[in-house]
Amino acid sequence: MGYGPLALKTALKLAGSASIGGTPIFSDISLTVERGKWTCLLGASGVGKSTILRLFAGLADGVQINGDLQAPERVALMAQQDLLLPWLNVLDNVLIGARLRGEKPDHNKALQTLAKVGLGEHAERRPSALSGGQRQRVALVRTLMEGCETVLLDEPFSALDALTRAQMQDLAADMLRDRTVLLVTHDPGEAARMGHKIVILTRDQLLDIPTPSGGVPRPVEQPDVLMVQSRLLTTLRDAA
Ligand SMILES: Nc1ncnc2c1ncn2[C@@H]1O[C@H](COP(=O)(O)OP(=O)(O)OP(=O)(O)O)[C@@H](O)[C@H]1O
Repeated sequence: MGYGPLALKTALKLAGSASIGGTPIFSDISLTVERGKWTCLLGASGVGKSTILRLFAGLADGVQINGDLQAPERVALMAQQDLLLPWLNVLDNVLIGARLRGEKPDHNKALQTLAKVGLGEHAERRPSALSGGQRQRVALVRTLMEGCETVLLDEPFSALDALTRAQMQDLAADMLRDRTVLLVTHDPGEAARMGHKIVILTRDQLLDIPTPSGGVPRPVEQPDVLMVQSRLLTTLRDAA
């Protein structure tokens, strides 16, 4: 496993196979994530999507890679579990990254961003007093506050209702403009809206799916967004 220098346009690269304790996870894939773009990764449950994010984050203890892995030293990872600290309030959870790095926390930006996700009134609350969708939005704000060039998002909008999900997609696209984002999602509509590049991971290959036209986030009602959404669903079904 190495973190060698990356080509100018490539932010992340994984080529090869992975296994855990001798059990193969995926084999012989080649994934490149372009700098400054959104790449959406879909695939059946258990196929290895979160493992790929953990590998890029340098947090995949116990995963053996046979091949080439390249990632920058510092990335922001929003995991499936929100990992909020129960003894800190919402604001302090959002500012934890800056505090741990010994930087001056940006209270104003944190409060503004919490307000943008509809949690301006909840800054003083403990995570235990929030719903699942509210907790997920706090975790999203914490990730957005990291200011990393490369951001890994593992089903970041999965606990949200459809309207809030679309709003959070818009906010994330705005706040992460020109950054490199690798988004794991089970939602074909989300991938069709958000992906400059869309790939589906199966047991033995990585399928490249042609994307709709235009920049992201795309309008949900755009005809080729709906067509790609439908194609993704069909491909996922056929790969199952
Ligand atoms: N620590 C571990 N020890 C053993 N096996 C593991 C470990 N972590 C993950 N796995 C296995 O690795 C495979 C890939 O898991 P991973 O979480 O990457 O899948 P996923 O595609 O993200 O799934 P989901 O969509 O359900 O989140 C699964 O079969 C899982 O059981």
